[in-house]
Amino acid sequence: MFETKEFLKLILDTVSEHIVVINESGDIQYINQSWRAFGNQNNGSCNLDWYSQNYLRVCELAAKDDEYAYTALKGIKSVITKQQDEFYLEYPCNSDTEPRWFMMRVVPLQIKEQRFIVISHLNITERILAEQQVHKLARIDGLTQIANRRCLDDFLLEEWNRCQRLSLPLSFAMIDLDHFKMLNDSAGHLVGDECLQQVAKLLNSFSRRTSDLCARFGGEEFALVLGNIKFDEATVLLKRFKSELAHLKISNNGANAKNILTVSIGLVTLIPTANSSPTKLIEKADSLLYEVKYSGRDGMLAVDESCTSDNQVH
Ligand SMILES: Nc1nc2c(ncn2[C@@H]2O[C@H](COP(=O)(O)OP(=O)(O)OP(=O)(O)O)[C@@H](O)[C@H]2O)c(=O)[nH]1
Repeated sequence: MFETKEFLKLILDTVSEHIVVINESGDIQYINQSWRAFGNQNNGSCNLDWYSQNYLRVCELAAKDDEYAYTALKGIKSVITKQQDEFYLEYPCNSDTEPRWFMMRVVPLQIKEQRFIVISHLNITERILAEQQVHKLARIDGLTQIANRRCLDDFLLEEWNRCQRLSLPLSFAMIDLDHFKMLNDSAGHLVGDECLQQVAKLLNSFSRRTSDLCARFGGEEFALVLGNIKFDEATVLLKRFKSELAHLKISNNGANAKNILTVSIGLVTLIPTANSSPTKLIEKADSLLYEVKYSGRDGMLAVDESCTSDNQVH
């Protein structure tokens, strides 16, 4: 019994991979139960006569407007022509209601004189969703839920390259809370945490376009990247942030006459060139920020390096 065709067929019907076996011309020779069930689900109730189908032709049709289908087709052909021993592809295949991913594996099967190709598709959605979640968590600051330093570095580099290519201005602001230690010491770290969340939420509302990013640089320091924005506009935007923060009246006893939380800002606008770098841009904004700190805090020093004449705003 164990050697019967029927027995082996029943086993193949228990596996969750959708399996199809084709000959070297692409004619379907065998499908398992998972393949049939998936096909029925995705093609409505039509009882496709799979055994009259040519799998390569099905792929060719799909490849006309789907780059994954095109890659799959090339992969299958490369195994048929023995250019590759095996072929793997991970590809999205969303249903009407949810995102889905599959892994396709193509391997040859030699039975006596005849050569077949076994193609299996395995649903890997759970793994991909978990990977995406890990990727997202690795780029988000846990406390404030805005971008973290790693995400900022990647984004700034991308935006730097884009602006350099298109000769567009790029603005970078470094924002540091004033006397934050005082707030922590007097109100406690939990209140300090809430305050960081409030500032992050407000600053994040100023990052509206895909070329903008608000990030936690570290500790009580934040950064704002504004791609393709002129110096004057960036200055107005950060002044508005400062004034909206003042309206929140976050208490910081002893920090200043009004006993409210303030920030110091260093802002630089430039058109990226090969002579500079994102790191130098951050350093420049940081040094401006520290000038503000030394001259009394609660201010902004902004420098326009996008035009030849040096333009400073306090
Ligand atoms: N509650 C809280 N505090 C933090 C966090 N990260 C950094 N801090 C605090 O931020 C404070 C930073 O202190 P300092 O570097 O002396 O800066 P400052 O008191 O803001 O003074 P200036 O920057 O000179 O105005 C320290 O008390 C840190 O403990 C955080 O995630 N939560």
